[in-house]
Amino acid sequence: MKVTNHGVPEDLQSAMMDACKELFGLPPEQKAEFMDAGPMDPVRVGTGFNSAVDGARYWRDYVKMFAHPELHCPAKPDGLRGVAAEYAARTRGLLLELTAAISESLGLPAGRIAERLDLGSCFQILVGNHYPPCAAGPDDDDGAVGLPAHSDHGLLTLLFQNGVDGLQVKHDGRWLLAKPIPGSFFVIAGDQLEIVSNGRYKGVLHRALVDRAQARMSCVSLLGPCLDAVVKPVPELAVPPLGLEFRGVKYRDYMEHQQSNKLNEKGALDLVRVQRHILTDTLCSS
Ligand SMILES: O=C(O)CCC(=O)C(=O)O
Ligand SMILES: [Fe+2]
Repeated sequence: MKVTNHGVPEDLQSAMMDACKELFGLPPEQKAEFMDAGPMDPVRVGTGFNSAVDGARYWRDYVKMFAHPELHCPAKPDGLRGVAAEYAARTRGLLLELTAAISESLGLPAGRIAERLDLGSCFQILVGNHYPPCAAGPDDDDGAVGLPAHSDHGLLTLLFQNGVDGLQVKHDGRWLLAKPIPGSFFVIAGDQLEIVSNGRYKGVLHRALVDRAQARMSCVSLLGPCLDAVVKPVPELAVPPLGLEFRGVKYRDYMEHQQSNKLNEKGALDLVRVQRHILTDTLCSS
């Protein structure tokens, strides 16, 4: 899904992307302190996804900054902190509004998901992605991939891109291009939304391809529950004969698990999915 007329100024979107671009262009020594960071460190600069587990397989530079409840940000480039603070605040407001609308779309009061996930003390991350051009493009057998198929670990993600194609979304078994539209955001449902909605919303499988000739960039603002919240389906969405599709999980543990392992499509959700067929098989064979 995409949102337009969302109230986040286009200038602010561009300023955020420009600040990330400047950061990627800094000499390595100015980013070194963030380059050994682990998945739960508040600022992380790196290449690929998680080079500790997947080497340098993916053609991507990234910066990840925890932005709420407290903004963590590299000191350089100079303008980054101010832009990131405003961008985080504006996109967080929009993400919370979207969450209320999603809650209503499920037949729940607007504030139900926020209340269930303690979004009064929500967690937010900003991510800047840069995919340099790569001559071995997506049509080659061993062509470079920017980021492989995955769903996001949070509740909802807002994403915008520079004008270069590359984001794809899996729909009905096919990869569809999510064309960059100036000023708009793509809204991507994440794994916590799948859990809290008891599977009514699905964490969207997406990936990023690289371009042969042009650098691609994207900026992500991800909203999650409070890190200490235990995320479980809203009971109203699991009334009999529906069962619970997921068991509860602390968001911090889920995020750490997803971020510390190889990206494996939606594999992380299996950690918390109720495996009904196993129960049935066991009952039938006993
Ligand atoms: O660059 C893109 O379009 C996708 C980025 C993404 O999926 C992510 O950062 O989680
Ligand atoms: Fe993603």
